[in-house]
Amino acid sequence: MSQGIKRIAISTGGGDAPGLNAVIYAATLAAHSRGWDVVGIRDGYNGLLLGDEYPDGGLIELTRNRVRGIIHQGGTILGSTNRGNPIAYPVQQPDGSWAEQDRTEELLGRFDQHRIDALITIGGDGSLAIGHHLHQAGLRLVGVPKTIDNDLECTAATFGFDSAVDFASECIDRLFSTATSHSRILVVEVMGRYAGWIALHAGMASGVHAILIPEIPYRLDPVAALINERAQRGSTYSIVCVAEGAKPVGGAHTVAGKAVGQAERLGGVGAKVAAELEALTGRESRAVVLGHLLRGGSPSSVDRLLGLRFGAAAVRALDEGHSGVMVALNPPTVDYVPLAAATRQLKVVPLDCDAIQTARDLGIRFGDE
Ligand SMILES: Nc1ncnc2c1ncn2[C@@H]1O[C@H](COP(=O)(O)OP(=O)(O)OP(=O)(O)O)[C@@H](O)[C@H]1O
Ligand SMILES: O=P(O)(O)OC[C@H]1O[C@](O)(CO)[C@@H](O)[C@@H]1O
Ligand SMILES: [Mg+2]
Repeated sequence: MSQGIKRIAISTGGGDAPGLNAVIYAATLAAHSRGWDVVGIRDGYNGLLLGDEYPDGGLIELTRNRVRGIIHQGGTILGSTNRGNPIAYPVQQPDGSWAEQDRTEELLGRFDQHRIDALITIGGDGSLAIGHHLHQAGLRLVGVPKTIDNDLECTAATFGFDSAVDFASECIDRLFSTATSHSRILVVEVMGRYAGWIALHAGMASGVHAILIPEIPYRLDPVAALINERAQRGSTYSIVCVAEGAKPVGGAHTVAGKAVGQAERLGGVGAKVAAELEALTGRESRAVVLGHLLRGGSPSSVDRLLGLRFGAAAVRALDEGHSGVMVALNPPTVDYVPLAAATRQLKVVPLDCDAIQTARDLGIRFGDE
């Protein structure tokens, strides 16, 4: 069964995540073993839409030599983008303003022009929603779930999350020693968009005292009360882990910026929380933003293995005639789910989950007490 496939393309979209190169490696080798050629599209779909702008061409032939030794490398050898979504492409108007334009037909034409029979699109909710749209418009395609945010439905895990949590925990461990030495409150802001997975897991793993996540709008009085109680007991430092999407009761998440054709950028809530806790407790506070450090660097072995399994499964899915599906971890196996289901809504932290209950049992505050 090769479904008439001779040549496939791979694209990586959205924010990079540790493990992307493992997917590219496995998908390339699994495709070669079926006699298929593989090309990588540079920077999302830009290599196809803006091919002339690349001195070496917008497509990269993915030979065995090209993918050798990349499993452990961070980032993506293809490049990625979270700007210029092809179905809402920003185009400047004669009056200088920006409007969004649908470039689907043009993009599909480029796939034909380059004799690409099918696409493996590796991305988060945004890239996979684009993938779903392209599939509906006629492109043969399989999605692979990637994101450090862990906010994709229908899969037990996305690669990138484990590496991000690991590194965030390591950073928070370091903050403990400086917070203790200076008797300070340290507020650490982590990525995650509208879901609190990274803050919850990294915060718990490193034993912080309060965790603020978008799923539980916060008030700071109970957090300040805990900090004061701790100080009375002789623990004159406290660590608070804040998800970038956290919001106060009755308020909104903190937006760092929004431009046409781009998702809004979150950031800044950590500094606000630190200032308010300083005012409420009279104790010196500092805010640290871990930001893109969580996306960089080498993938954990968990993410490498997940990436390899997803990459090979995506090729098997195409070989078996599937299209419009996402490969998904369904322990102990990897299976396929419709892209429509996977992109219907974000996977946020369920309030009754075991991790939240455990954190509450440990005395960690969420700001809703
Ligand atoms: N190939 C692409 N070309 C242009 N924009 C893209 C592409 N893929 C995704 N985007 C845009 O990037 C944003 C995020 O994409 P996605 O949800 O797939 O990634 P993510 O892993 O959640 O990372 P992030 O949150 O960094 O942006 C979305 O707004 C999406 O429209
Ligand atoms: O690379 P950018 O545009 O700053 O995107 C940041 C966003 O991407 C992510 O790192 C991954 O989705 C989010 O956690 C974060 O909000
Ligand atoms: Mg996303």
